[in-house]
Amino acid sequence: MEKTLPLSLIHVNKSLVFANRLHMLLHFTAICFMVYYRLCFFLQDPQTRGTPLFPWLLVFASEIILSFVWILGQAFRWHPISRTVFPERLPQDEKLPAIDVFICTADPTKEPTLDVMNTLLSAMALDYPPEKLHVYVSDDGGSPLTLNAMREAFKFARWWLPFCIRYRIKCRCPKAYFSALENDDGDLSGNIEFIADKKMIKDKYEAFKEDIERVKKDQGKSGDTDGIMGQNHPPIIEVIQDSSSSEIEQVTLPFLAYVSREKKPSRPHHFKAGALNALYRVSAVISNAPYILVLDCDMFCSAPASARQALCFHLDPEISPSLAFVQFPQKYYNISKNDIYDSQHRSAYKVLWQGMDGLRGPVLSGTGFYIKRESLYGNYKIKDTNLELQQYVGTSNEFIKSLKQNCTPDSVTVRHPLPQEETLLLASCNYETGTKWGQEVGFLYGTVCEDVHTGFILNCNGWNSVLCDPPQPQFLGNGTTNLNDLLIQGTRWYSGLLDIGLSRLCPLICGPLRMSLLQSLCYAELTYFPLYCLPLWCLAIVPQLCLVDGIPLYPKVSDPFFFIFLFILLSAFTKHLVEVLSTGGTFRKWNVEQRIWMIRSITSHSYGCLDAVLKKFGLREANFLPTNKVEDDEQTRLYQMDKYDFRTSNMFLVPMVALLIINISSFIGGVYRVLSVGDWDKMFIQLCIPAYAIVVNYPIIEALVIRKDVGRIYPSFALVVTCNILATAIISTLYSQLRKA
Ligand SMILES: O=c1ccn([C@@H]2O[C@H](COP(=O)(O)OP(=O)(O)O[C@H]3O[C@H](CO)[C@@H](O)[C@H](O)[C@H]3O)[C@@H](O)[C@H]2O)c(=O)[nH]1
Ligand SMILES: [Mn+2]
Repeated sequence: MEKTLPLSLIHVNKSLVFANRLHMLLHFTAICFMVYYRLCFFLQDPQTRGTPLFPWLLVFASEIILSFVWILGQAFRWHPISRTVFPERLPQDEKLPAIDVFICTADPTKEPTLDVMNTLLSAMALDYPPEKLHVYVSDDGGSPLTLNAMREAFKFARWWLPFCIRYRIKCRCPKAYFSALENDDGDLSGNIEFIADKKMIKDKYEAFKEDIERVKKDQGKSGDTDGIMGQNHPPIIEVIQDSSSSEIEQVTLPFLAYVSREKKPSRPHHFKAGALNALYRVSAVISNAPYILVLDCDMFCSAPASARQALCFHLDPEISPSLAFVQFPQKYYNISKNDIYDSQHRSAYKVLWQGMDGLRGPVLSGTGFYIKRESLYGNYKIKDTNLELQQYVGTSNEFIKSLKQNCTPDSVTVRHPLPQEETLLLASCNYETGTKWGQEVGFLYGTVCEDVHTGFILNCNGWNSVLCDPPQPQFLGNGTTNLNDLLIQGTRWYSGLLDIGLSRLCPLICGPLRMSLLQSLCYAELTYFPLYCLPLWCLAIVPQLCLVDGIPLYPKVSDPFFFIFLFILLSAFTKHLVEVLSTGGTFRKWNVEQRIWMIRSITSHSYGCLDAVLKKFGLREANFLPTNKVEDDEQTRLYQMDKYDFRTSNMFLVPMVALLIINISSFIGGVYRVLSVGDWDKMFIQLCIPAYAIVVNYPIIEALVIRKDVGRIYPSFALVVTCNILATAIISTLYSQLRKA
């Protein structure tokens, strides 16, 4: 048989792999020496060793946790790869499979309807045969606003899609295309016909925008509140059609449906995973496409090529049989040069996912992925009788039929007429009762990080994934640009991640048995890294208090072991710096990442861990507060000037400020003591720790005492009092303890 050209290629950067492994070896050796040094302490005579046991134990435990997370993280660096795809080698359009697109939205007040519609329009305009594209929007808010906007968007699509196709527009999200930033019409800019068309389409877009605004205002007046609607409404499913289009050329548009699953306050709805599962069932009896693209409403298709790029893996006979999904990295359109909140998650999308791709594939990242429908069926195949199947996936016979349907490229068309009753049943909140939905079938429940959890279990069940990161970003999202959103989102994530880490199927136990050891270490790192908060709290307090009291916790400068500690520190910093620089960052970005890591650990990680533990003991319920996506001019201005916006609750501010107070005061006290006693060589490392914390977190000090703009930290009475209470409480409880032998 003639060998066809491959659809994709893998590249291994051999020098990177070598450098990573060499670094691992050196750093690990140094860690072993450090542990040896710490252990030797216990063999010394308690009378002569000069340092009490308790602080030594605390610092040692912190170092053990840091080293543990470091070891887990090395799995990502073991075998990173990158890939190239060749979509031009795909079969002809007639032979391509159908694709369903799922878009989730939950709350029209936090997720502007116009932005959701832009996501929708960009997905409808994907470079793919329109009759094979089916777009479904899940509206957890059950808002008439969204439904109405979709009808308008469908009308606008009649103009927008032909325009994109005729002029081969690259950016098919109207908002981005018409924004002042995006202006690469290329050689079309001299084409008179194009200019006239563009103007006409722009007017239509403006009219569409105004329409949405008008309906929103009208609804505001009539007093409809989405908050109440959002939690209590019957299922609503509507196929969007437009019959009033005699005036323009007939174009085939992708199928578009609005789905709002039933919600009752008394029934758990499982947040986004629940919404996706409802869409998954409803679409199964309508179009049942073998591949599904999932998009959050804050992420649009910035280029139309992703579908074909993803199929380069899904249609590759060698990769496809075990391939569950193709993940595109999350990238953002609104990131400033220095990315002061690290909203782009550089490390995850530029280092870690590449590393997992070289093992068994990246983790599912919630949005921007093409998943194979079959991979979410669980193991329905071993259910023999219809009754068993009904207990597994629910009572809908139409749905069960869809499981068994053989999806050939030409068998996939939209069902006419629509099985209305069946779809309403599938979107009702009782449908899942007594079935395996969320446990074995569909997107998994039990954590608000449904993406990581589902991806992990898919991997456990033998499925692989692939990272597709073409030079031109295919999806662009709206990154968080203020501290409050960042920390709230972070708290949700870390709580959800630790949920997985603490669950029965935890990566360290379940992983190695069912996937490769390295891959499970990666998952373990992701789910346990909220634990960073423990060593960070400890190292932000204990060495500092000991410094003031003259208790040495680290080897003195003349001790050979001093160089071990120095080496570990420098090696960790350098590795991080090299990774930042080699993935397009700057020295400042490195500094930002260090700072955000500290801020997050002290706040989000800590609250996340607390939340996860409370949930474990049944003292708290899971909650998914969608991130705010409404743009605020003042806040955007601060962000673009690289100024932190500290307008967040005291819950987050107090730990940051209190720890900083402890660090500054003990640094001053420490310097004073060292100058008067003259034992600086014993205390050198302990002087460096608070100094480093202060330098890295200088923006917090600046916001407290220098800045006068809205984003500064207002030293309100409540803040000052709570910070001081916390700092005093920490110092007074620990201070006496630390001196005990
Ligand atoms: O009850 C809910 C809550 C959320 N969503 C949707 O879920 C998506 C993600 O929510 P968002 O507020 O944007 O959260 P992020 O923290 O930005 O999302 C990240 O983290 C989530 C897990 O916590 C993943 O699901 C996302 O894909 C990932 O981008 C949005 O489209 C929401 O409309 C629902 O449909 N129903
Ligand atoms: Mn989001």
